[in-house]
Amino acid sequence: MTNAREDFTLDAELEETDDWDAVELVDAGGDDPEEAADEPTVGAMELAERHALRRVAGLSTELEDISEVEYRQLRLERVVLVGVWTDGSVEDAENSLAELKLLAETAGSEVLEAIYQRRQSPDPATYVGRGKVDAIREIVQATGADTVVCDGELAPSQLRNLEDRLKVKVVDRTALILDIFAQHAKSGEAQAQTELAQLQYMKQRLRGWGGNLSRQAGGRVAAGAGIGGRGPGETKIETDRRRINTKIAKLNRDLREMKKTRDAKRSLRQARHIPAVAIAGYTNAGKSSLLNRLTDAGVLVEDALFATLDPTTRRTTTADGRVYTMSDTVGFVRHLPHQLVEAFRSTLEEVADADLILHVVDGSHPDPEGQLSAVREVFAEIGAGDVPEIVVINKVDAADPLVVARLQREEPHSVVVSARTGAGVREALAYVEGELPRPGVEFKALLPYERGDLLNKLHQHGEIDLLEHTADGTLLAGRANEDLAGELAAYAV
Ligand SMILES: Nc1nc2c(ncn2[C@@H]2O[C@H](COP(=O)(O)OP(=O)(O)OP(=O)(O)O)[C@@H](O)[C@H]2O)c(=O)[nH]1
Ligand SMILES: [Mg+2]
Repeated sequence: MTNAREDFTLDAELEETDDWDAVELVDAGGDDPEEAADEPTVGAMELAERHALRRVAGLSTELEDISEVEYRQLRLERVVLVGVWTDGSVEDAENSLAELKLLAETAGSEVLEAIYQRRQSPDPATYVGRGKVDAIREIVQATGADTVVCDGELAPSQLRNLEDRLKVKVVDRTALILDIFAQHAKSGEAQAQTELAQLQYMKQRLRGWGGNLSRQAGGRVAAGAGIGGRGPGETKIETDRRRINTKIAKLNRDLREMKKTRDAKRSLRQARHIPAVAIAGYTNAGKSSLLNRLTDAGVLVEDALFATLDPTTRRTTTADGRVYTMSDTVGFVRHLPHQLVEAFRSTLEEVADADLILHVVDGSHPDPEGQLSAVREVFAEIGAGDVPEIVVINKVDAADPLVVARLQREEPHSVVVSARTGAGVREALAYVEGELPRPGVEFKALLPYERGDLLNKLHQHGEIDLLEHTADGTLLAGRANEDLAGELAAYAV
């Protein structure tokens, strides 16, 4: 495959050449530009209304006080997706764009077209080959798109060059994911974490975006309105950078405070030796559904990417009465923006500190192995690489049995479930209970009947192998953690 022909611009040629591909994406309803240009159908209007609502909900995290910075509130409407495919199979390339489509739709936009180009590597100036930019512009004009979303993290100069030539807003995958997080963040902590990630992203792009500042920010900047305290000779970018740094410092302070609460809860749990199970995995794998199945947690389940940003922890018990906790966590995605991993580090610590990870994977996804390895990359990055892991192959009701069998072969420590139908859930629970850390100290004691409190604790946190009511008290043998074993020592036999 060569990339020699970079100079065509005509649609007709576009059809013929073999290094362009328009991706057939599932759920093509509304993707037809002809149809979209007409009166919107009732369905499309409802969709538009829903999206409008979603965007309003996201306003709270907009960075109003840094209004002059070139942070683009995405407000994506009608988008064209553009990818560069460097290695892997055609399927990989198409899966990647199909995922980008889901991400764009989650952010509230309508995807009109998806195209990718085979190249050795992205063009340093324009991401796609320079000659392809005109072809993209024609597609943009023909479809009436207002935004182009590129499937990668682009350099500021690449974004700027593309915008100059395409005459529409150009954003990258990272900005898209950040925007989804901003829309979904509910708790103060998730909002602060997301905002921090956005600011880090912005900060790296200040220079690049400064170049076409006046065009993008419009009259406001041109008129010199906005920031008051600009010092003599100071450039706007410096002012912006300083404001961003101040804001970042404040967010870091706030987050440290919030982390204290989280740490306090965790150390309480650790002091009591309560085992912790973390449910983690790719976004939309069914983590929240599984937590609900396993513990009746009532956590939000949505067919949307990154529905969960705030981890929920539920206390639950094993069949034999031992207490442990189970937490839902933020979903992962391929190339999860580094800024987000950093910002969500304290949330992700829950995964690293867990005694056991339930790694949920969607068995009905076209590339479950790709998802497993993307998630494991993040595990390694957050220091969770050594935590024991059970792979939960979910959505067996919708998955191809051959794929499920293949996954079971590849992942010996796995269970197959459907969080939707409940199939396999009991077996999964039994597996989890068997893998929970066992209390470390063996004991044998004769507990007087007035120590019902201690017996209660043993039921919750210990393992009882023998329990006999005698004339002198309860004869017990089993395993307990150090603290409990210490309390029992007085009654040892
Ligand atoms: N067919 C099928 N669908 C499922 C199953 N489990 C979950 N789903 C669906 O998958 C979608 C995502 O489920 P969630 O539980 O929200 O997934 P999640 O992993 O928590 O997703 P995020 O929080 O967005 O990362 C929802 O539409 C669920 O109804 C299953 O066993 N079978
Ligand atoms: Mg969830």
